[in-house]
Order: sequence, then C-alpha cells, then structure tokens
Amino acid sequence: MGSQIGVTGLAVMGQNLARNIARHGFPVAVHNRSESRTKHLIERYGDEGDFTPATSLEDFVASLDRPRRIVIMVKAGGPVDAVIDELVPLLDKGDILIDGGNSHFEDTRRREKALAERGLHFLGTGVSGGEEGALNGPSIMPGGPDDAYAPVAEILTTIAAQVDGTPCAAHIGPDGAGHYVKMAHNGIEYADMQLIAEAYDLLTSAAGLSAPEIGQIFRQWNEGDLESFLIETTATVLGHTDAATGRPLVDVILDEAEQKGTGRWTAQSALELGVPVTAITEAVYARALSARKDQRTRASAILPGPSGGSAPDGFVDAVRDALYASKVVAYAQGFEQMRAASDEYDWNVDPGTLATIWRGGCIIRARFLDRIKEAYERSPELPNLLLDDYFRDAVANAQDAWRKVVHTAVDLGVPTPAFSASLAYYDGFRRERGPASLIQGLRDFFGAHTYRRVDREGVFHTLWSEDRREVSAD
Ligand SMILES: NC(=O)C1=CN([C@@H]2O[C@H](COP(=O)(O)OP(=O)(O)OC[C@H]3O[C@@H](n4cnc5c(N)ncnc54)[C@H](OP(=O)(O)O)[C@@H]3O)[C@@H](O)[C@H]2O)C=CC1
Ligand SMILES: O=C(CO)[C@H](O)[C@H](O)COP(=O)(O)O
Repeated sequence: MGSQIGVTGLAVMGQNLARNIARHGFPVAVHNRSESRTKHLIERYGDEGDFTPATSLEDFVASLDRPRRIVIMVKAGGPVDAVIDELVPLLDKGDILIDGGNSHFEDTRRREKALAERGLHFLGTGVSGGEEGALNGPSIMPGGPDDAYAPVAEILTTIAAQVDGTPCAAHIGPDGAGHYVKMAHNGIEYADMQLIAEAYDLLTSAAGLSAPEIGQIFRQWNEGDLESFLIETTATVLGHTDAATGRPLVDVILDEAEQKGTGRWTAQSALELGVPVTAITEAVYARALSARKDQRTRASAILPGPSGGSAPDGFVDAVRDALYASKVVAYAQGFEQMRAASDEYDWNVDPGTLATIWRGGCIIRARFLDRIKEAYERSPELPNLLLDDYFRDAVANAQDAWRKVVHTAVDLGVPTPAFSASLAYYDGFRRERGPASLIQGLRDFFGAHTYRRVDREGVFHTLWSEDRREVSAD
C-alpha cells in the first residue's frame, strides 16, 4: 500500500499541512523542489506519522495510491504552472491535483479546464490559518468538480479546524469558487487589519496611550463582541517588547505595509462586478500610501495639519463601538461581493457555509462569524448583512460613537480611511434617495447619456443645447 495523499512544496504551509495530515493517521508522501526542505521535515518531524519522502516527482507520484491525490503548496503564479507541467506526464486519468496556495481564481479556472481536457481533476483550494493553522487545523475552501472533491473530502474535513463538532472545510463550488472565496477572505482580512490599525492610531495619536496600554484595551475588547483571532493577536503584538531596545516592538517596526496581492485582487474583482467594497479597497490603498515612506517623510515636514485638540470623554469605548460597526460594514461588503461573483460565474456558493467554515482555523475567525451564520440561517437569500435584524441593531446602537470617532479623527487630522469609508457606505446605503440624480443630469447634459424618471417608465433626454425640451429616448 502506498501513501493516501502527497504534498509537494514544503515551505511553512506545505510542511505543516503534511504534518497535520500525518498526525491524523493518513500516510503522506512529501516532496520539495529543493531536497533540503524534505530532509528537514523528515529529520525533525518524521516520527509524527507515516511519511514517504521523495527526491524526485517521479518517485513521489509512484509512491501514491490511486487515484493519486496531490496537494501543490508552492508559491502562487508561475511556480504552480511549472509544477503542474512537470506532474501531468506522470499522472493517469482520474488523478486529483489540489492547489492549496493563494492562486488567482482566473488561473484556477484556466488550469481546471485544461486539466479536465486531459481527464485530470483539479481542486483550487483556499487554505487559511497561516503556519499555525496549517499544522493544527486550517479553514479549507476547495473548489472544483464534485467528482474531484469526493475522494479527498475525508482527509480535508479531518485535518481542518473543528468548531462545535463541525469541520471548517466544505466544498465551495465548481472551478474557481474555492480560490475566489479565499481571495475575498483575504480582502476582508485586509479591511479587518486596517480597521484595527486605525483604532490603534486613534488611541495613540488622539488619546495619547502607549502601545502596552492599547494592548491591554484590545485584550479587554477580546472578551466582548469583537472577540477574534486578529484582536487577540493585536493585544499580543502591542504588548511585546523589543529585546534590542526595550521599546514596544510595534514602535520599532518600519511603518510600510507589504502585500502579496490577494487584497488588491479582491478590490479589482469588486470593481469588475460593480460591488462597492469600500472598506477593503481603502485598506489596499492605505497599504499603498504606507509604502510611500520617502514622500510621506517629505510631506510631514511641509504639510500642516490641525493645531492641537484632544480626544473627547469616553473615547476608548467609542473607538471600540466604531470598530465593531465598521467591521460589520466590511464583512457585509465582502459577503455581497462573494454572492455577486457566485451569480456571475454560476457557482452557487452558499454564504452560510462560508460563515460556518470561517468560524475556526482562518485568520478572520471570530465570534462575529457565528452571528453571520445565524443571519444566513434566518434568511438564506439575504442580499446584505446590514438588512439583518441583528446587524441592523448592532450598527444602529454604535452609530453615535462611530460618528463621534470619525468626527474626532477629522478634527485632529488622524487618517481613518476605513472607518470613514464604512460610515459613508452606511449613510449611502440607508438613503432611499441620493444625489445620483444630479450625476445622471450632468451625464445627459454633456453626453446625451439619457436618464430615467421617478414618476414614469421610459428613458429620456433633455435637448440641452436646443430648446431644453424633454424627449423620449426609448
Ligand atoms: N504563508 C502563509 O501564511 C500562507 C500562505 N498561503 C499560500 O500557500 C502557498 C505556499 O506558501 P508558503 O508555504 O508561505 O511558501 P512560499 O509562498 O514562500 O513558496 C515557497 C515554496 O514554493 C516552492 N517553489 C517556488 N517556486 C517553485 C517552482 N518554480 N517549482 C517548484 N517549487 C517552487 C519552493 O520550493 P523551494 O524550497 O525549492 O524554493 C517552496 O517550497 C502560497 O501560495 C501562499 O500564498 C496561504 C495561506 C497562508
Ligand atoms: O493567505 C493568508 C492568510 O489567510 C496570508 O497570510 C496572506 O498571504 C497574507 O497576505 P498579505 O501578505 O498580502 O498581507
């Protein structure tokens, strides 16, 4: 008997996934382009389970039971194609390739189609949880044909995080669905982290608190509605002291946020779909602005801000409430985007399933996800989370604090792009009538783009450069 599954690509994610699989009793073959990683895994962790190391892809494939199940855990982009190209000649019809990296969903759609033509199955599979999650139970989002998922379902659901006895792994839908929702998960992760960073900035710049003091505040917040992996991690990072300087570590980390692309892809796809995901997009822009360190340094010397001012009473609690309300908006936007993509690509993705499998294992895991799951149980076709009673009340209860925080930020010159964009979205969303009528009027004036009326059916144009009569443009 051979190995039930193989993992190729043994950097942090692949190594830990392979260990997770082995620890659950599944014999696993392991391979990496550079042999040193395979050696390291076997030397260090070989006694954790039934590993079969291979130095060549030929030996790796030969060591697998049929249908062969192969997890590819390499750098996203060209390396995935390179590995697939090397593997394909070694495989037989019905074998299953599982790309567990952060691949772009359009690449996944292309790969799935090309491999299907050769009789091979391809599962574009989002895996979240970082290094620790991969080892102890990630959230797993496979996308691809039912036939491909069935033979790997047992392994994936077993190694995933478990919440209330439910695995944080589920078949998301066909072709690119799994990688799409992983991308959107990361987009929400960007928004979540940006909101946390803005809260930290407000408590530093407006309230004058130190990093360890703010860490304590986050620790308290983690006992309430905000309880989540990212809030808990924020408390830990803010409380950590740099050994070299004795200062809070966060004060000596360079303030330039890097990005690998999934947040940007989420915003790009949202633009294509016409879904307003303002919190996610502002988070991507905020990282881009942070990376312009040289320009910011020059600007800081010459561009004035407001002089003086301080945070009002009750500011810390207000920031907590504003953070929660903004987070609701960010998730509402992300979930609406996933629904729109599912409709566009005919994936039939169930948002309730996503809320269920993101309750554990992944980076955005949070108490909050239970509330989202319940909202979709109440109303599976819910178009926007803000229309659910629980979230409506949560945001309504927070709105005074939310406005106070954004107002204070503007007064004091503290940038809060995600807090502000979320509040503006909320105010735009709750308006039955907005100012887009004027935009339509302007478009009709300069480009004869026509408009519709509120009082009768049809399409109209005003003869602006003639006698300004309205004519039908149907
Ligand atoms: N790190 C994280 O927290 C998370 C990462 N991911 C995703 O999981 C995937 C793996 O991530 P991670 O473990 O961080 O590793 P990296 O993204 O750093 O990729 C390194 C791995 O890719 C292999 N590789 C690179 N180019 C090639 C190639 N041309 N042919 C064969 N192998 C190649 C490397 O092999 P070699 O050792 O020979 O260089 C190594 O095993 C990525 O898509 C990542 O985005 C998903 C969730 C979380
Ligand atoms: O997928 C992940 C977690 O779910 C990775 O941690 C992600 O790559 C982080 O993205 P970025 O480097 O762009 O911040």
